[in-house]
Amino acid sequence: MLWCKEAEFTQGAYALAADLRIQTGKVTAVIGPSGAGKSTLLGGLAGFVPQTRGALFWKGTDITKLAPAKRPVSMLFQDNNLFPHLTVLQNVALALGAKLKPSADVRNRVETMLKHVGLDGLADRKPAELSGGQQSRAALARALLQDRDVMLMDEPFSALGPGLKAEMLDLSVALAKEAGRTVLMVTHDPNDAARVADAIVGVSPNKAWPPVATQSFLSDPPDVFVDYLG
Ligand SMILES: Nc1ncnc2c1ncn2[C@@H]1O[C@H](COP(=O)(O)OP(=O)(O)OP(=O)(O)O)[C@@H](O)[C@H]1O
Repeated sequence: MLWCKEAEFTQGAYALAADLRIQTGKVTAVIGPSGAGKSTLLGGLAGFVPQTRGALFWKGTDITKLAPAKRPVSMLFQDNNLFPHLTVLQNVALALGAKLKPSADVRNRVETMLKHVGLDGLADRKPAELSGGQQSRAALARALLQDRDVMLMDEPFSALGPGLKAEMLDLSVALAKEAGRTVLMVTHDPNDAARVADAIVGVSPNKAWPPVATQSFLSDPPDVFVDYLG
C-alpha cells in the first residue's frame, strides 16, 4: 500500500492536502479540474514537489525523506524526457544505469523491452527520427525497465491523437500490470478511468480525496466532483 498519511505537498503558495491509501497492484486514475493539483500530487509522491506535512509510506517503509532517485517510483511525463543526442537504446538503457556503450546483456534486455512496446528494430535511432507515438513507446520502455514498484503517469500521451492515446494508455497499463506495478495515472478523460482504472482519486483545489471504486465514482460522484464531471 502507498499511504499518504496526513500529507501536504507544496509548490510556491499552493498546498495540496492528501490523506489517502493506494492499494498495491491496482490502477488508480487521478482526475479533477485543471489547476486543482493532480501534477502536484504525483510530483509529491515522486519527491519532486516538497512535502511540508505528514508522512509517506510504501509497504510500511517511511519514504518521506527519500530523494526521487531512491524512491520505488518511476514516472512518465508528457514530454517523454528522452535525451535527443542519445539513441533509443542508450535512452532506454539509462533505466538500468547503463553507460553510453551498453553491454551485450543490457542491449538484450533493452531490445526485449523494445519488442514489448512495439519498437522492434528501432534501437539505433535518435528520438527525432521517431514519431510522437514511437517516442512515447521509448519512454514507456524506459519506465518499465526501471523496475520500480510504482509507476506514475502524468498524461504522457495527451499530445497524441485520441486513438493512439487510448492504445498507448492500454498498452502501458497492461505491461505495468503484467510487471506487478502499482499505477497512478492523471487523466482528464473519465472514459480512460472507466476503461483501465480500478479506483479514482479525485483532486479538488487543495485536496486529494481517498480513492473510490471507479464505477461508484463515475455513476455517483462525490458532491465536489459533480460539476467537473458534468
Ligand atoms: N512551480 C510552481 N510554483 C508555484 N505554484 C505552482 C507551481 N506549479 C504549479 N503551481 C500551482 O499549483 C496549482 C496546482 O497545479 P497542478 O499543475 O498540480 O494542477 P493540475 O491539476 O495538474 O492541473 P492541469 O490539469 O491543468 O495540468 C496551480 O494553482 C498551479 O498554478
